[in-house]
Amino acid sequence: MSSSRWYRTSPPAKLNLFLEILSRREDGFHELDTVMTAIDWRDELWVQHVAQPGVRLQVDWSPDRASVAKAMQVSEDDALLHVPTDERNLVVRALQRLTDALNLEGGWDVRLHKQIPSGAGMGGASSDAAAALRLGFRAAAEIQPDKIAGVDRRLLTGIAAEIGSDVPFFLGISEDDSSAEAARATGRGEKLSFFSLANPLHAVVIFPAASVSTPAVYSRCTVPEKPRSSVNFVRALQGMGGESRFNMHNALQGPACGLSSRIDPPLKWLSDAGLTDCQMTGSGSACFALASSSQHAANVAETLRSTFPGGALIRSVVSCVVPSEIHIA
Ligand SMILES: C[C@@](CO)(OP(=O)(O)O)[C@H](O)COP(=O)(O)OP(=O)(O)OC[C@H]1O[C@@H](n2ccc(N)nc2=O)[C@H](O)[C@@H]1O
Ligand SMILES: Nc1ncnc2c1ncn2[C@@H]1O[C@H](COP(=O)(O)OP(=O)(O)O)[C@@H](O)[C@H]1O
Repeated sequence: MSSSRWYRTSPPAKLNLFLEILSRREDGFHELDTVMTAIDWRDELWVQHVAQPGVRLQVDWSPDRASVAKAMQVSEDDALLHVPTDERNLVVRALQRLTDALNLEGGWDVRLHKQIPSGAGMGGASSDAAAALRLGFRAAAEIQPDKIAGVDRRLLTGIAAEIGSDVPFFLGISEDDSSAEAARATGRGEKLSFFSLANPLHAVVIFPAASVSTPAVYSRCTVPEKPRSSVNFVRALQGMGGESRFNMHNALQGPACGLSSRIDPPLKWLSDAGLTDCQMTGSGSACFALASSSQHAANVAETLRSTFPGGALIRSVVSCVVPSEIHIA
């Protein structure tokens, strides 16, 4: 009934290239128009189905907690490095809901190696949750196929949207079509139109060792009288706009900067490094800037790692397809 096989994947982070607030909803959420791309800054997740009910999660930092703490200039027990292992972790929540929805027997042993910082606006927890749903569904199809018969992917998208607004994005289009790197998301983020980028996007990302609360940022935002639309932005990313530069936008940047003084320095340092298209991602605190090539991004990231004042995680990244490959061992 249970399998000793481990299912593994490497959930990617995301960057919000465009984010506009359209309206405030009765349920406390905001209607958005946002454009996200997956990037190759990844966690690593292993899932194994076992006979014992429940979800047991072990979390480590990769390559190790000490080196991540050192880069961020914080102690190893700093809150920035704390990742819950109980139902507050979206991976645990995802596997619990999947088990209930499919009426599966048994439970799950799970290992998570974190690299994506939390409270960064990079969607790490959401991406881990989507990966857990994909791995759990794949394992269930093998060990209890009768429970999967007649169940389609809409079950996963439904669970994903319940767990968090950003989780459906990380499921990607489908297991069969995994070619899209980006999506325009509307509604509270769960209504998705995936598309392929005309060219890979290279960027430098700085996480300034400070987390920002997503609800706190949303509570400070205002709804513009004339919200911007991402339609032309998406066309430009698809290579159909005839524009040579992308007009990036993030309506949450102002409210987040009002909450944390740690967001302005990365923006300034990226811009001083000659990267003109730079902004915060999501509700922050990570900031990024587009570079002209992987070499350009790598060079700027290397320079900033030795010059940026204070602790930070700094990386060069490239856009990647949204659903990460699943490995079985
Ligand atoms: C801001 C964004 C942009 O991609 O990303 P992050 O910065 O979190 O990565 C998302 O909208 C975050 O999505 P996610 O982190 O999944 O948020 P949820 O768990 O669904 O909601 C957390 C809280 O954020 C606020 N919220 C979230 C989404 C939305 N469209 N409107 C909101 O007002 C609500 O206060 C909600 O209670
Ligand atoms: N798998 C997970 N990895 C990291 N943090 C998690 C996870 N599940 C839940 N959390 C909690 O979710 C919160 C936000 O994480 P995350 O989604 O990575 O942030 P954001 O996308 O807003 O930067 C953190 O407070 C963290 O404690």
